[in-house]
Amino acid sequence: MDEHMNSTNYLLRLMKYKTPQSSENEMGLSSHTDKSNITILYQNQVNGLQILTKDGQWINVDPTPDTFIVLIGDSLHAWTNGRIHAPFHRVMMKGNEARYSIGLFTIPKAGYMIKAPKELVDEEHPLLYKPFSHLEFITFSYTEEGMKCESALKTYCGV
Ligand SMILES: O=C(O)CCC(=O)C(=O)O
Ligand SMILES: [Fe+2]
Repeated sequence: MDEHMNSTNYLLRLMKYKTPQSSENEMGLSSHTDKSNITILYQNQVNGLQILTKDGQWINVDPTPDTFIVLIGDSLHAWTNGRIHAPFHRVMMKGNEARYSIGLFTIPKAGYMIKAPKELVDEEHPLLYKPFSHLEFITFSYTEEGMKCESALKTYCGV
């Protein structure tokens, strides 16, 4: 537990998505996976978050007012050797109200190496990602190559 607490930073971000300028659906935030371990989201009552299911359908998230949305990010996905799915998600805006959301991202500290424990690697679950420095992975994900590939994680350290 101490090792976990000492290895994690927290980032709190407030996001504003402007009122759409037309009656069409507008992209508020393009499709991505988070680079965090875990993301906790809270929104005002303007929906827009969509999650991509494993079979390729975009579904709308329609939370009740007191709901926090929890998403798994690439870092925990890699640490669990792919046992926990990190979903692609995006924000699509429609209607005549601005959307606000707050995200709390738990992020490994600089220098922290993400390495799946040996208990999670076996014949049925071969290692999916080589051990990697989280900071270097973030740096890669913002390069031209990292931004244009479908999965920065797989390109950066996929086995
Ligand atoms: O605003 C939202 O609901 C999603 C934000 C998000 O996906 C992100 O900041 O990574
Ligand atoms: Fe996200």
